[in-house]
Amino acid sequence: MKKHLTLSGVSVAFATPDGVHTVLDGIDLTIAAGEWVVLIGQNGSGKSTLAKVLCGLSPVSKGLAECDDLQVQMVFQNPEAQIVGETVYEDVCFGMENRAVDPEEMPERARAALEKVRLAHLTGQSVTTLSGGQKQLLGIAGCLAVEADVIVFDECTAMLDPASREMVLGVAQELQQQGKTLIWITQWMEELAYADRVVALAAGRVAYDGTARAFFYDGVCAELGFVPPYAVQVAESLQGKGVVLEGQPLTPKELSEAVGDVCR
Ligand SMILES: Nc1ncnc2c1ncn2[C@@H]1O[C@H](COP(=O)(O)OP(=O)(O)OP(=O)(O)O)[C@@H](O)[C@H]1O
Repeated sequence: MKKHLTLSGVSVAFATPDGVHTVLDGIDLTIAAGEWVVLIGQNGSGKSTLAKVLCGLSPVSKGLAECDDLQVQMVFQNPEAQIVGETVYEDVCFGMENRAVDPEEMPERARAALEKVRLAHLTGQSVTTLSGGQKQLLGIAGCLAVEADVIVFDECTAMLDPASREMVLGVAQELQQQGKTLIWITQWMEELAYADRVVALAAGRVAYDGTARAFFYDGVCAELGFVPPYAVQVAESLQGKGVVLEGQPLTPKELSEAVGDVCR
């Protein structure tokens, strides 16, 4: 039977000098193993808090968070913050050491994890020599080495240049194809196109839960105060001028195909 991450009526509240601050307010959310869920929301809407709840890193004030024995790990926004080893190999072993993995198993697990994120050729290298994108890939390798089923990416492309973003997104796509569950927090609307499902948080609640296409083309995006990606803006502008495009394009490639079909 398929496993799930399930949040039932989850609330998280913090005591502050100004009183109780409710960050998550009765969240009901079920994520099936193998899904790629993008989590969006304005700054302070509770995305990281929700991610920490899913990873078991934040207690809940009310409700229940269940993970069906799924092992959930997180990759953080700042690649520097999550690197502890001096070499790529040492770093990827750190999580395994913390979980008391049999030392005899470690070299093979580290090799397999580094291979999956295309860093195997850098195994002995100092972590200081890695690019930002490679550091994020190393964070992902650490999750794989401890056999994470679910990887939460907390704005892990925010500090990366476009080429590194593409690299990390490419690896994430491969991981989903290999059966991993991805929870992808982002402010980049272009990245919604990769997901099976978009969950938007507003004022501590789920304000939208559905596909990226419906999010952009059914008016939800504007309602929640987000700016759609360029391809969607062009498609909507063309449609405003009476040019009807097939398929509600999300990416430049889909847009060019839809425009090509109209011109043919
Ligand atoms: N330990 C804490 N104590 C008090 N308030 C907290 C704590 N952790 C988070 N908060 C508050 O909860 C709110 C949501 O924070 P969170 O980091 O989950 O939001 P976010 O949507 O991830 O924001 P961003 O996009 O800026 O990263 C913020 O107002 C934050 O100040």
